[in-house]
Amino acid sequence: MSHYPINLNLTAKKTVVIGGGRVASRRIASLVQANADVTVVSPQVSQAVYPFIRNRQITWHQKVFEPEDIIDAFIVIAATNDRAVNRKIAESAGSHQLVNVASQPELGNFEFPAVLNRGRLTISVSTSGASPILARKIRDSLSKKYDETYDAYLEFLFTCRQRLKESSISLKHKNKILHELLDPKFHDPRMQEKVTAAFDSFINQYPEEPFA
Ligand SMILES: C[C@@]1(CC(=O)O)C2=NC(=C\c3[nH]c(c(CCC(=O)O)c3CC(=O)O)Cc3[nH]c(c(CC(=O)O)c3CCC(=O)O)/C=C3\N/C(=C\2)[C@@H](CCC(=O)O)[C@]3(C)CC(=O)O)/[C@H]1CCC(=O)O
Ligand SMILES: NC(=O)c1ccc[n+]([C@@H]2O[C@H](COP(=O)([O-])OP(=O)(O)OC[C@H]3O[C@@H](n4cnc5c(N)ncnc54)[C@H](O)[C@@H]3O)[C@@H](O)[C@H]2O)c1
Repeated sequence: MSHYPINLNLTAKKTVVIGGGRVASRRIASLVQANADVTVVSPQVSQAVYPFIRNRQITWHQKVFEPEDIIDAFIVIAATNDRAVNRKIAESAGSHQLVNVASQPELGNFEFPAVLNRGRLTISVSTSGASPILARKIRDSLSKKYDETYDAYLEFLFTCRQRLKESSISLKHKNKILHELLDPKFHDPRMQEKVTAAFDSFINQYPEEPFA
């Protein structure tokens, strides 16, 4: 089965994670980072989850799962170690809800990829259940090529593109500059600083071709 990838904006979206173990901790950490409104339903949670509770980044309902727990959830994640409970969670969800089932992915309607975040750059890798370890391996090898310097580089490209969008130059001229910005020399932070400090004169270095 192949999957359809999308990038969700989860800010303030209600997300219910059922279970508080190893898989749930991984989900909670990434959902908090995505600014989701996270509730965990589980009689126990692992050590890795406590800091999120203490810092009031998530809500913990210390109890076993009941169907009412997910009524108003945008995303439901069934991550208990009891396959029957995970099945019941999937069956309790409405067809409009996004549901992930850690133990039996076919009972849900979405799966988690291996993710690399570099600021505004997100690289996600999925093998559609063939080999999660291969997905992780590919992600880790890409992390060397797309290293931490991409955080600032993406921020630079974003700022330039916003400024170009606001400028009054022609679409063709904007596209030309957007392509020029991908020259490897702009990966250098000093070049990024220079361009940002004198953006108008930078644009003027690449005049629109009159007859192109
Ligand atoms: C990529 C990653 C993302 C993440 O989870 O964040 C991820 N699994 C990771 C690791 C991992 N998972 C498992 C092992 C043990 C080795 C092994 O079994 O292979 C390891 C390795 C480890 O833990 O070291 C076991 C496992 N996984 C699934 C099942 C159930 C089944 O297949 O039926 C079982 C058996 C459970 C059991 O035995 O009961 C199912 C899924 N795992 C997925 C994603 C989705 C498919 C993604 C894809 O195919 O590309 C999918 C379908 C559903 C989902 O969860 O959405 C993350 C690595 C990234 C990172 O490290 O950041
Ligand atoms: N998708 C993946 O990447 C992946 C990887 C490894 C394992 N798994 C599968 O995911 C599931 C969870 O694995 P884990 O390692 O996090 O397990 P775990 O044993 O670390 O955690 C299970 C959690 O579920 C909670 N729980 C149990 N019954 C509950 C109930 N009725 N209601 C609410 N919470 C309940 C427990 O309190 C515990 O916090 C397992 O079924 C495992 O097979 C999936």
